[in-house]
Amino acid sequence: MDNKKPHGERALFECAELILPWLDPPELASISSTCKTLYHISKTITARRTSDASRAFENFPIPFINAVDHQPYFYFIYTPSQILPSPSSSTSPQFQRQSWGSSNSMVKPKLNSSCVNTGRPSLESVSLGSEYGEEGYGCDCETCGEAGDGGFDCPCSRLNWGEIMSECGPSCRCGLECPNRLTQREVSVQLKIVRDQRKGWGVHAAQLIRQGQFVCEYAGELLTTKEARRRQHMYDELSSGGRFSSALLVVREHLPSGKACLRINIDATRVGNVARFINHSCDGGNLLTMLMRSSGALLPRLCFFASRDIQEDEELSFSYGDTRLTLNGLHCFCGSPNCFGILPSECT
Ligand SMILES: C[S@@+](CC[C@H](N)C(=O)[O-])C[C@H]1O[C@@H](n2cnc3c(N)ncnc32)[C@H](O)[C@@H]1O
Repeated sequence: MDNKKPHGERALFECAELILPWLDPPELASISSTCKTLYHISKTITARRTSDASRAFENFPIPFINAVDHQPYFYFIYTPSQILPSPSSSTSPQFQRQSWGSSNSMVKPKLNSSCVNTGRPSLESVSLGSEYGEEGYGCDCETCGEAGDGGFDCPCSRLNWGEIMSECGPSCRCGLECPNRLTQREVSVQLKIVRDQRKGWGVHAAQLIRQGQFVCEYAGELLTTKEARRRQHMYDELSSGGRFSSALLVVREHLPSGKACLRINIDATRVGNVARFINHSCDGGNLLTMLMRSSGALLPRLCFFASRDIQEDEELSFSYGDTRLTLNGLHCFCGSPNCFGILPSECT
């Protein structure tokens, strides 16, 4: 900061550096037109937002790259893992704010649910982890062992059933370095979010990703089915006007009895992580989806792994399709040889 600036101007500058990162793009645009100082600070904030969609929540910055139009970044609230929406979320679309693009936004944020206006990225009104039943069962291993032919030498890994994998959880004795917590250490591959004329934003590899490597979780708000239906209806109406992309995913976990299934609704439209930008491919793309349950947790998380080696710059994709899907009429531009021409959409 420039100490030679007159006191009044310095105070305005300091105040603006604290407040402006909390504004959304329309608010930022309108305040930037009021004076030169605010114009320059807004420009810097926009540049910082463009350079890291993850707001330092992940291990590497995830930049927005746009060579097709003038959209610098897509505005949303970042959560590295799935969360419960605040009780007011269904009535107020402005329920959450998150500082994004402040001068110390390269500092890795601490996850908590308090709203501390430090200028660093943080989540407001967001409850994480243990608040949805993650306390309880956990292992007591000295070391959980390494993955081998027989899997981990840890009772948590023996909880794997069918399509669902199990990792150590919040009540286990081991820490984040435990080999049985592969999907809990943030996004560890380098990614970028690239604009496409027809598909909007999409996620591309910014390094070679090896087959089987963990890429990211699909993080967002965990909704009740009633709320998911309400939002899907609203999103369908908005999408029909064009220029709106929703990111509500419905996952069904089939229980061992085979007679029932658990429906998990993850909405990453307003609050999500980098996975909210992954586009659909009719041929299944290059990502494998796995349900991952942390020991003691009620609900599993949806995780993406590379289904084959993915070259640097290649777009990441998976199939949104499912036997229970209907067609919503949006054109598919996945470009695969067996493209159906229309995007699958959940019949909620
Ligand atoms: C989860 S979002 C993916 C990110 C989105 N492209 C964006 O710009 O925010 C899903 C939306 O992306 C677009 N999309 C995804 N895959 C597509 C494809 N293969 N062809 C055309 N549009 C696609 C559709 O608008 C869809 O509703």
